[in-house]
Amino acid sequence: MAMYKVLVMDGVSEKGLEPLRNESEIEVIIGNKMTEDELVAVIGEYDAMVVRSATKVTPRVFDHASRLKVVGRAGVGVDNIDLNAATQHGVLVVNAPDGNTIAATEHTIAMMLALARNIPQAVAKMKNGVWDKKAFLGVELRGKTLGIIGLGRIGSAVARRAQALEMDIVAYDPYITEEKAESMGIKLATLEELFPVADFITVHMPKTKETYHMLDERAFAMMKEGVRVINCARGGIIEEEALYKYMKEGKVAGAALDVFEKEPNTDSPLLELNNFIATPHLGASTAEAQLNVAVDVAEEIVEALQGKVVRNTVNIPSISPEVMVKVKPYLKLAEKLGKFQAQLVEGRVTKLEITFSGDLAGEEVKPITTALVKGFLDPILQETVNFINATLLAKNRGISIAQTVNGRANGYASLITLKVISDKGEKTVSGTLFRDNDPRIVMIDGYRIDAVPEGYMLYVPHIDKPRIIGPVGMLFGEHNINIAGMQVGRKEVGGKAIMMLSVDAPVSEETLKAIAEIDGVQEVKFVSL
Ligand SMILES: NC(=O)c1ccc[n+]([C@@H]2O[C@H](COP(=O)([O-])OP(=O)(O)OC[C@H]3O[C@@H](n4cnc5c(N)ncnc54)[C@H](O)[C@@H]3O)[C@@H](O)[C@H]2O)c1
Ligand SMILES: O=C(O)[C@H](O)COP(=O)(O)O
Repeated sequence: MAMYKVLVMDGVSEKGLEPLRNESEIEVIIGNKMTEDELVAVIGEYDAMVVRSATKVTPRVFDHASRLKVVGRAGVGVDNIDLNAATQHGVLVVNAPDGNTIAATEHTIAMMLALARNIPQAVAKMKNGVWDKKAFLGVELRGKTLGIIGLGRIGSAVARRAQALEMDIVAYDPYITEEKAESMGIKLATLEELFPVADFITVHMPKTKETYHMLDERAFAMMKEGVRVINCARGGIIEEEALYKYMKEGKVAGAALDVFEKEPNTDSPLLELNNFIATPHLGASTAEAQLNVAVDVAEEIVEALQGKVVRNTVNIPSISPEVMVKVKPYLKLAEKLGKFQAQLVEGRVTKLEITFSGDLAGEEVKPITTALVKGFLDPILQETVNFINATLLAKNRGISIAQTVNGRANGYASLITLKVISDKGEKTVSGTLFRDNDPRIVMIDGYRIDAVPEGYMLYVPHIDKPRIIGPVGMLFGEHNINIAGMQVGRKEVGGKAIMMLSVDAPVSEETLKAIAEIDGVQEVKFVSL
């Protein structure tokens, strides 16, 4: 009797599924193309799922995936999988980042050669019965400068091949070191240096907030006359409207896209242009690559379901399902605590001190720390913060992270405490789970409270005296904001106290200022969780 059901979508190589089929406790079900509603209707039956880029694994899908433990991406890009929702539901996401590198690299080189020699256009004419030798004067690659943006697995493999074609390489990648680039014989440049000198530009980064429309109007304006551009990475890195404009006016001599912002895509205006060539997201479509990625991801799913340490985890540091079951309920609490503190603290933050107490003291708490750091950085940074880059981003910003465990939990079954230290002081907030999965903030700077970390909240430290709570309530009434909950904590009568309010709508600067002016109120902070 199979214990686990695995849904395989998007035409993943059948031969590559052998590692799954070899396990008697695993049943493999091949799914046909489904709408989100259709997937939502069936996903509750499955323990694991394998996808390529076509199936969108949305927050709604995760909401209905009560048994799902792991999603495997047979390929690299995971932008079709909502990683936040996966993590919040404690679902591991794994990918197969190495298996299709060569396929995507060779496709890029093929696109560059096809662009240089007009091969697709010449083939199309011949098939239409025209022998047109004059129309297709090409250019050579030797001696030309190739601008590579993103020097990871594919970018660096493209560089090696372009060097063999005697091209000069100029590359931009803010996340690799000069030494690494030098070891490939490449000098790193800024985008402002790369755009004006490159004869060909190829992009090889993931699609992120930073890379979205990186090649926009401004970028094209900086490029060399007659530049040719290639995107075999992700649709959206090149702004298609800007590309169209610069191709139409002749500055861009040719473009090759394997990927589009909207896919599938057969009605892009770019397709009307003679010097534009395209393939329907074929970068990874070789027999070898498809077998490689399917085998990798199938093996990873077996590892995940059998509770082993898994390779290539995308959203959570490699962690066994047994540990996951224990830490999963705390991930949401930790993220909220981090987010809450980021909005309370003042000054330049230098350190996050995280203490795990009670039942958590004996557990593998690293994923919880990561969730907390991610939550803390989310409101502060423009860029995408995820479980992979959170700790690194903190380090890059000079924020050190200390993690300690402590058996005593102040009467709670378990407690997570985050002390944030900045150049203006420190603030300590603790949270716990009620009834195992109900997050609460239970302590702020030593004041006991009981607040649900959700929606819009106000933190109001004040002097414990009459005529504070009433005027605050009146003010909200006057501004037509409903108070959903209120908590007050104090240490001694007449001393300092804190008030936590939950409100149903965002609070304007004007209202916050009016609260701050109430006699006895020391500070007001609005927090959105
Ligand atoms: N067309 C296809 O079928 C196909 C096939 C495989 C991979 N891909 C895509 O190709 C891309 C690259 O894949 P990979 O395996 O080389 O990934 P990788 O993670 O090895 O490399 C990505 C590189 O991009 C760099 N980068 C990140 N943000 C950047 C930024 N803002 N500016 C410049 N560089 C930045 C990273 O530092 C890294 O070196 C991904 O988007 C992947 O999804 C497409
Ligand atoms: O990110 C990837 O691995 C490639 O874009 C391949 O996508 P595909 O598996 O849908 O062809």
